[in-house]
Amino acid sequence: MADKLFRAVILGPPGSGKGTISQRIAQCFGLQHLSSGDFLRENITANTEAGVLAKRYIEQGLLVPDHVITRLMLTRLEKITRQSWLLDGFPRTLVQAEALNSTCDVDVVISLNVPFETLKERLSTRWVHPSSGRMYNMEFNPPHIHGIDDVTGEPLVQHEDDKPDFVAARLREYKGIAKPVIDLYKKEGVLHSVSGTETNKIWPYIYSLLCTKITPVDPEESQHSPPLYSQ
Ligand SMILES: Nc1nc2c(ncn2[C@@H]2O[C@H](COP(=O)(O)OP(=O)(O)O)[C@@H](O)[C@H]2O)c(=O)[nH]1
Ligand SMILES: Nc1ncnc2c1ncn2[C@@H]1O[C@H](COP(=O)(O)OP(=O)(O)O)[C@@H](O)[C@H]1O
Repeated sequence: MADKLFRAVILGPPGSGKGTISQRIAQCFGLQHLSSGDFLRENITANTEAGVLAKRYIEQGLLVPDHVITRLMLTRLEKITRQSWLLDGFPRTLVQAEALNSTCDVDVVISLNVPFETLKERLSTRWVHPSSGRMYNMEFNPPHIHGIDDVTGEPLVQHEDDKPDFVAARLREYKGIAKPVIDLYKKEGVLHSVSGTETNKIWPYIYSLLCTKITPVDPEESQHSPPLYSQ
């Protein structure tokens, strides 16, 4: 079980906890966590051709075109063929999921279902450190000093599209686009849906599920005190 490369995807609407849960999975199971949002932000900061293009879409609250994000992500995956990984934020559309399928088999897909009201609340209290992508929530995982990134001491900002006016539209858009992706993975028999309003309650289920597929890096530690617990 431990020797086979393991490939996982986490799906869920914005604010459902993909990034938070991915960090826990990466830490507990030693998977490489690849976040499309972080990757796009790195490209934007580095002013790459893809980054310049992506910025125009992200600033308008739009999805980056399939061919741009697919090329970025698949190129990245080609460089880590000997590592187990977890994708967060990709694939987001059926076109992206089919492109991923054409390059590899995915072992497990975790789909997070979190009620709309909870998502709205979380996104409107989400703050981010722009250059690293580190996320904070003023109740769930607040920074040590209000408005300041714990690691760099730099100011935190709120994403334009996390502001209440944008949130409802983003969540509606997610539903329509994600359904065919979820259906595809369901048909392939790799989909595991998890519902709940709190990450710390969802986490033990995800941990147990993954333990049936891959050996944890440090089972004792992971089971009794999940990392990044902050409530
Ligand atoms: N109140 C609360 N906030 C949470 C919980 N889980 C995650 N968050 C916060 O909700 C926001 C969205 O989580 P994130 O992992 O960024 O979601 P993503 O958009 O799906 O990657 C962040 O500010 C998290 O810190 C939770 O169980 N309760
Ligand atoms: N797979 C993707 N396809 C298209 N656009 C993407 C993809 N991943 C990220 N993006 C773009 O980057 C933005 C930030 O992504 P992300 O950090 O995953 O935020 P969120 O989870 O809040 O949507 C998205 O709003 C979208 O514009």
